Amino acid sequence: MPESNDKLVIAGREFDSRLMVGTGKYADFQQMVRAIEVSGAQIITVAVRRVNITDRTKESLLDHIDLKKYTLLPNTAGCYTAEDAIRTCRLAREAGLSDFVKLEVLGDEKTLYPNNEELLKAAKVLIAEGFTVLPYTSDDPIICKRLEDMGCAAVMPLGAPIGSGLGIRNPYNIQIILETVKVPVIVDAGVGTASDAAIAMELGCDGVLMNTAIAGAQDPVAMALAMNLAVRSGRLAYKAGRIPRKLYASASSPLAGLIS
Ligand SMILES: CC(=O)[C@@H](O)[C@H](O)COP(=O)(O)O
Repeated sequence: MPESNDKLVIAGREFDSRLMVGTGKYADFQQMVRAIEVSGAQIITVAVRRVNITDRTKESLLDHIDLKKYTLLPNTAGCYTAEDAIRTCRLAREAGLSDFVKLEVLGDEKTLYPNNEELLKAAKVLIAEGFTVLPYTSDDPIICKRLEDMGCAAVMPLGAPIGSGLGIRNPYNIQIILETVKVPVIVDAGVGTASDAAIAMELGCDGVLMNTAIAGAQDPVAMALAMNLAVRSGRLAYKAGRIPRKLYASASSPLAGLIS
């Protein structure tokens, strides 16, 4: 099978699935668990702020996640400064969550766009402290290159604003990022439906991270399966190599050998 030898490798760790999923916005934990299972994802991101780190006697999101089966990717959602994001990652590590972190430093509440200046500051400190940093960033090739040069294990440019479902708004930037960096490129945020995920993969992205498109769907479990298939089919199509686009027709049935 063409898929069997096609692993996603991040900082030396191998994954069969190229879909990463979030844990927010579900109706309940049962729905979340089922959707994650059906998505086939192996990497699950959780907002450190949503995990009850201090009082483990109370019910926590983590009680519902099989930590032997999934790789946890704690994220710094809700952090607006480098200082806050660094503190959150340290907390996650001290609580034994992981040192594999999705670094988010947001610019404002309306757009939830990254504050790249603060992101770079935080990434520098966290990498020096031994964290494996996967930064959520804008679809800017220059920033992605800087993040790679400072030692980030992957770059995670947004497809569109978090939760917007607008899809890949600037495929050309994603294409330039893919040509610019060697670390895995994971589209993070903005996916609305399966075709958006397939487009990201067909462009050559190494993976897609999403939450709202699955959790906010009318049937999250069915959408999780659609995303599972879309990421895999987009990847297969990318590897297979699409035909070039042409302005004019070329007959599908060859004309050579026709009886005149
Ligand atoms: C779950 C998570 O980490 C989000 O911050 C992420 O960026 C996903 O965005 P969507 O909800 O748009 O998929």
